[in-house]
Amino acid sequence: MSEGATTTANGTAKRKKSAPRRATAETMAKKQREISVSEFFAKNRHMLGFDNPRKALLTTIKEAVDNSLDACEEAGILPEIWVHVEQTGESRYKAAIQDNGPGILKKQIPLIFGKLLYGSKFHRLRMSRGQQGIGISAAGMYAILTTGKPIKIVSKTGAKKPAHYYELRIDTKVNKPEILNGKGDGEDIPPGEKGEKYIEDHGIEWVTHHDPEKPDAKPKPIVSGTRVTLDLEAKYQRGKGSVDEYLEQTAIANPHVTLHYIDPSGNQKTYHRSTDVLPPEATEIKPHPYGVELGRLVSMCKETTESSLSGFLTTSFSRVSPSIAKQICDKAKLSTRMRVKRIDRDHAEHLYAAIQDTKISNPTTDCIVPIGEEQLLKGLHSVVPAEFYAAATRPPAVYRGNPFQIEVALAYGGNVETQKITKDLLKELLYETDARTVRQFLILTFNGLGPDAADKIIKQSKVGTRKSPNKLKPKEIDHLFEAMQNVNVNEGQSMQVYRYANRVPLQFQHGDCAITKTIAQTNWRSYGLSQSRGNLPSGPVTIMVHIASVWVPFTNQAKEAVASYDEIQKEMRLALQTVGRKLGMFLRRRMKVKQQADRRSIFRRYLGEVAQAVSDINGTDKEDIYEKLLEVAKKKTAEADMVLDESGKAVDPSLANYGGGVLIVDKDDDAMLADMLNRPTESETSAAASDKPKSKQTDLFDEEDGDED
Ligand SMILES: Nc1ncnc2c1ncn2[C@@H]1O[C@H](COP(=O)(O)OP(=O)(O)OP(=O)(O)O)[C@@H](O)[C@H]1O
Repeated sequence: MSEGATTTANGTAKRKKSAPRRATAETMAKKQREISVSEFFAKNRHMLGFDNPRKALLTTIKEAVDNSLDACEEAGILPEIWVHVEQTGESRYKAAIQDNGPGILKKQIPLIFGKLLYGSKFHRLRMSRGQQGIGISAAGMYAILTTGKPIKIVSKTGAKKPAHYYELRIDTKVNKPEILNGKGDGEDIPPGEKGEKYIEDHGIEWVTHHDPEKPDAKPKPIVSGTRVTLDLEAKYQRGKGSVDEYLEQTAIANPHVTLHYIDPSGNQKTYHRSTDVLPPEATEIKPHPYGVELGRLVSMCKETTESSLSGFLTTSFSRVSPSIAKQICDKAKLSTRMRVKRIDRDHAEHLYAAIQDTKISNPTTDCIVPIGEEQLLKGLHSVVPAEFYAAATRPPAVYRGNPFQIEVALAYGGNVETQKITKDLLKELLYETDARTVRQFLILTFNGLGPDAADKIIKQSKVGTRKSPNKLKPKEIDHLFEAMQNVNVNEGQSMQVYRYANRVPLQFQHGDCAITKTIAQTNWRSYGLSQSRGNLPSGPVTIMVHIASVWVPFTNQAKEAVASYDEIQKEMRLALQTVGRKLGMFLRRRMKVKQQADRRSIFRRYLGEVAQAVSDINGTDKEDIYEKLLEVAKKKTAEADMVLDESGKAVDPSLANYGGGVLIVDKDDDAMLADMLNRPTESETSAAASDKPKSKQTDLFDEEDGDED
């Protein structure tokens, strides 16, 4: 009950005459006003991926790199991107991203970088990384809010054209750009050498030349592109969810990009493109009638320039021919010639129901461009060292009228991340981490390392579980490093999941994402992996799932997780099952090869004795018997000789056929085969040798070596 009120006998509240009302409609009206979109997102920055300084750095770079890739692909240019992250203060960083894309027109620059919800991709149905028109301006707004420094942009649209240089800030009250340099007009930089001098004199950052592809080649000048530089409050930290991880994963899914990266310690890394072929251009489509909701249908009727209903239906939607339009109109009991402007809510409702009731073919699918099985295998192989790779690209499907396509690639085997790092890097990671305990550090830093594996490492290293990672003594770091190299964590390792949407890696909100959920719901036990119900399977497996669509249904504006539409999850499940079956086949074969090799080594061990005994009983030639018995043993254990070619097929195709989309890699040239064939140990070999009739010993060894290789 509010202050200034009393209670009557029947319990109802009665206001005291003297007490003033706390608020009236009039006083409230004085405070009611429009909220600008930038004010809203400045308060709700977490919705856009700026919830903490570490994520803010990643989101900023991600937004700029995604834009660069989109712009280059749209312009048909093979992308080359430069990313430079510099530490400028204890919690301040400068992030610069430059591309060799088409550049941006002068008058567009302030709007693109200084106004939220301004872009070229929102109103079209075409596969691209960006879709909402908020990404880079939100990064700029975050930067200005946290450091007060303007966003700097250089953009150039051609060799002979001037470049434009802007220093901007966003006026969040009105969601408008404010230009700070060139007396509010930006600066024009002339082309050629004059421009290069201007850039140098004014301290403007701009990479002027491509890196030479060959050591003695002359570097070529960059004729067009865009560079954006932002000063922001941030935290740089390697490991899961880091800038480094994002760039590496971007390189996997975009084999046509060359990416130069300088990290805050000055380390330079270049991911060179592995193909000179750009992905095919995705075409733009009109909305499919099944995907349009009633409210949208009403506004489309208002916006159209067509006069007849039939004309509106055929020009506004994909897959609606005049005859389909007639069927829809007939079912809605409306004339095909009815004027669209006369369509009211009732008409629209009938029209909407008629659309759902009419058979309309699925949208065309040339609007989506999958990565493709071959590129997926190449990409994963280049970054994840493993023994077995499988990939599957599903045919396109449709959710809410939007075409989409699912792809999955899987890598099995290889070293875990804990074994891939150097001691110096471990020291740096321990120093950088926020984790409170070593256990937490291990789980948070190394992808796929589960709590069980972390416990095993800690146990072996004898570093206490509650020890703070920043406080480890040099000796303890040595022990931890040693344990990380030696402990077999394959079993305690959980599947490492790489999620992608339109070739962009998704790094946060794993649990909320349809990709993670579908993987956990898939029964991996039937493919030879261990898995507890509803969890990700364990083992040395990396899986990559890609959804390509004209409109990816993200769960939030930060584009971190894919929403769980039934149609999408079904396609994911089918793709996961395809690679799962191939993995199952590989693991079963491997097991069989191993079993047969075990049997053969047992046979070998006793063949000499058996041959001798038979010869003693019936007087036949013991060498002859040994030869024959060996022949039989080899036949019976033929699978131990199975050799797989690099596409994963058995050299004798009757033994294994994975049906394509598979890559099998020899570990250290032939160490994997040695593993698979379970080459007899030295003691087994010498035991077998001593059992053989002496005169045949050398020949037999030669022959066996030949067999096993
Ligand atoms: N490096 C660039 N080169 C050319 N055009 C660019 C570049 N960066 C941005 N743009 C243009 O600016 C627009 C706005 O970019 P922004 O990142 O704000 O949104 P978006 O990419 O359209 O969508 P999203 O918010 O989903 O990222 C883009 O649609 C594109 O037209």
